[in-house]
Amino acid sequence: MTTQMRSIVQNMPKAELHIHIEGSLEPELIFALAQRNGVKLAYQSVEELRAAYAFTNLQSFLDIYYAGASVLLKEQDFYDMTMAYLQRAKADHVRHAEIFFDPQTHTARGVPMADVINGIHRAATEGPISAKLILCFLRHLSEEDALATLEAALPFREQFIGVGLDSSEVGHPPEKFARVFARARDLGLHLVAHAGEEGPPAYIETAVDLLKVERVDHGVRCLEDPALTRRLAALRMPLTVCPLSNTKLRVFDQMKDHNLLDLLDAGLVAMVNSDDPAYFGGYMNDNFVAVFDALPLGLAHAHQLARNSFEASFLPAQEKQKYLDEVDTYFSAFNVV
Ligand SMILES: Nc1ncnc2[nH]cnc12
Ligand SMILES: [Zn+2]
Repeated sequence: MTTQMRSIVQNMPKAELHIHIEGSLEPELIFALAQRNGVKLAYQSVEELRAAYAFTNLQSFLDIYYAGASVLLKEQDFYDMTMAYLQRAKADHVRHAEIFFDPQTHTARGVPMADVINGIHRAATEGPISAKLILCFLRHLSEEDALATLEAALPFREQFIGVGLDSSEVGHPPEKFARVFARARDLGLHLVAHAGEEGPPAYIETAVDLLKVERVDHGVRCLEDPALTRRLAALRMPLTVCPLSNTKLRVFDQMKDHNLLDLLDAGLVAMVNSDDPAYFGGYMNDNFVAVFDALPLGLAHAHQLARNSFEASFLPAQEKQKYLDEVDTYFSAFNVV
């Protein structure tokens, strides 16, 4: 990528729609919170912890990600983690973020739901960019646990805009969560789910048809099913793609093998996100630089990716249009609208 393209993608206005807030917890903050809360870690130093970030698949990452999250105990811990992410995202010209959080990871350790949601939400309200919250259910746990989690979160209904589905994908298909998604839908919540990251295209189909999701998180394996790909394009179903995550978790061996360009060429509403930036080697702009360096992506693709990120957001129509106009104005300086 030329230095000019690099600067264009770094400085362009963008939205982040796939960020697990617990995945933004940097090793330095993990150690600081462990000390503040008297939590004993299995690693002696920041360097030793970072050295353990050598993943072979999704599960090998999740094991260490849940261990890292064990230092989060107090409302202030959730606030500090979220504020650090929002400040970092602002530096990458992220205008708006829709942030996943995993309450079951914390309530199972005895942390009150109120502290989890209030801490993250307080930072989202006070932070330097626009931010909304999406409560995710852990799919390796039961649907009953997810239903109980949703009920426990209802006193805080106004503090999150949607629900999602994450954690170990294979063996935990979307249909396992049909009832809790129906309940969330009745409550007027937005619906998203991880599907087609490691799981097959059939999981994308059931996420759309049975869970009635409005976005698919990852979804990169859809290209294995051409009929499904055509359908997702016709539906303008967004795919929240995470390039560095996909290479770190071996969904693709190398960035040059990533299918982001093929997804865009198929007419899909794909965009770039960071997933778990503290674990996968970078935030938004690191993802843009990595994928633009490896694939023949140009100015028109950058423009499309920025537009897609706002189009796929759950912002109210007027705000969405304001950001889309900002993107178009930004790119008009380079003669591509
Ligand atoms: N990439 C990912 N896939 C599934 N669950 C996750 N939780 C955090 N990151 C995840
Ligand atoms: Zn994810």
